[in-house]
Amino acid sequence: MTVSKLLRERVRYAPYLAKVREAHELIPLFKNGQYIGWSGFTGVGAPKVVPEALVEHVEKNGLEGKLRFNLFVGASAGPEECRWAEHDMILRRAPHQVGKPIAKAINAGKINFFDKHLSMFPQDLTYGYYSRNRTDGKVLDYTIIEATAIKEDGSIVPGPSVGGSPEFLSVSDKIIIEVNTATPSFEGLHDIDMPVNPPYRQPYPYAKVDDKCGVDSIRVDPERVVAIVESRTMDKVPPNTPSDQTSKAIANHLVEFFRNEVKQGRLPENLHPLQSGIGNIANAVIEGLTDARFKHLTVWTEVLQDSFLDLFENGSLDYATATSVRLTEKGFDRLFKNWDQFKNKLCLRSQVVSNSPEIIRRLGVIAMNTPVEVDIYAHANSTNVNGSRMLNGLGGSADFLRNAKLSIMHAPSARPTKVDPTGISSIVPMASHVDQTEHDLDIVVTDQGLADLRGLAPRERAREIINNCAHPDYRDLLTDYLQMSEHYAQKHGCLHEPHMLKNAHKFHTNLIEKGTMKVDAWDPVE
Ligand SMILES: CC(=O)SCCNC(=O)CCNC(=O)[C@H](O)C(C)(C)COP(=O)(O)OP(=O)(O)OC[C@H]1O[C@@H](n2cnc3c(N)ncnc32)[C@H](O)[C@@H]1OP(=O)(O)O
Repeated sequence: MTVSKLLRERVRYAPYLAKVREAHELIPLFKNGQYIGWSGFTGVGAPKVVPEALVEHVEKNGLEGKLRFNLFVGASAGPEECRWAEHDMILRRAPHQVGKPIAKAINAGKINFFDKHLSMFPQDLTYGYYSRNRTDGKVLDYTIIEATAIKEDGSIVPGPSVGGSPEFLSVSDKIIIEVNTATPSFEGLHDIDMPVNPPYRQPYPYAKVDDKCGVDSIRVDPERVVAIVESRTMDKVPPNTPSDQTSKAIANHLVEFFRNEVKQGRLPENLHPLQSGIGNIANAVIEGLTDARFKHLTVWTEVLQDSFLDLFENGSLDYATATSVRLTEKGFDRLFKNWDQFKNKLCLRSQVVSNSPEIIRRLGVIAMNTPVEVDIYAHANSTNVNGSRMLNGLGGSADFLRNAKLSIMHAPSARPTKVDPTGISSIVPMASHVDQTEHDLDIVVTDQGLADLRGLAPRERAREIINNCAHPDYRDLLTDYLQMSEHYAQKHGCLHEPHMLKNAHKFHTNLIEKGTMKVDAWDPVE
């Protein structure tokens, strides 16, 4: 088949040019029940053409529910995995996804989704944990990876994310490379540590955010590459919702807190490397830091969003490293227009390194993530609404929050429901699901204020959280719950972390029944 000029320029390993195929030619390779790895992390860098060709094949031949795959992606893949979910093409999925169709299929019981720390997921896959029921000894049948260039030795230069690709490729029977010629080449932006399993694994030697000792492309055995496909589809990340009064208030509380930590000598003037989660609040907090004009900030995180570009441009940020640059179209435009400026200040690593507990602890990272809810004793739920409806997954939140020097969770104090503008309180008596424990979190912050939990006993923590973070509509209710629990626990000799189990989830049951967490009264306890 003819190979386009653009593709020829990007593929510098000549033997691959004989393997160039159209996506539809690859359809016969795919069989029901196979184990497939995709590149991609937080909606960027995932393969697009082959997954879409498979969707068209399923649509045309009425194969919904008959051609299903065990699909593994470093984190969310974006619209491509939603299309697979809509066509009932996913049997099993891990470890983090984003999008209404895929969440809907998980919650309808159609997809067996399991959630795992992002730092651990790729290595556990290479250990064969997730393919232990296979009888042919394989881990992955195929990895489909998006590249922005192929080097002379056949190694793969990824695009805006590295994620779990190095590990997936190391255990993949066959490899399909989608070379994206619409996206500029990201060559030079990556520092990749190739996987080595115990007992031969060595420490990752990074002591500063800009240290590098990996390779700039992913080595593969060219014999296992069965096809090269040209992709001309760019990543499409939806625009961020602009920051509002709530997210601005959260950012202001945090900036004030950081300034005081500097004053007290617990943080240096340029803080410590920052990690920031995904979503609008995380984006707004970084915007808040831009306005605060700290100097010589650094970032050690998993995802960079648009707001980090402002931080670079106003001179606050010296260097940022992550496993993914999840930028909107405008953000990518800014990145490519100022490529020479950014390329020396930016580095993409694999997710086992960006999320490595060892490095996060060594660097003293400041971790900031958004929960679904936090309870009065500082257990937080990041994943399951009302204890059972999966949202996106744990992601890297616990990798960072367990190991950071400062572990911060930020949330609006209340969220609206159809019947009540403050129907959901982010502060609840007992979290309906726990991802981050009381032993992990240092700071909880909402638009109402900031609770500093360091060194506090559970009952002290509860008062700090209720008084500083709860929405005024819920403060009395939560205080009442705490006091009644203490009264009950005193009688029963269990005053360390008092609860009334009978009422512990009444906020949640009330929400399900009446659309608001505002309970009329607590049930009496003896
Ligand atoms: C890839 C990475 O890992 S990045 C590193 C950090 N990763 C993480 O922290 C992963 C886990 N966290 C997340 O997925 C997000 O931060 C979230 C979902 C917890 C919060 O993000 P937000 O942008 O604030 O979420 P948002 O307000 O849109 O809420 C999402 C949904 O949950 C619902 N929801 C959120 N909190 C609650 C609650 N306490 N009770 C009931 N419903 C709730 C919302 O109503 C919304 O429902 P919908 O999907 O039907 O519209």
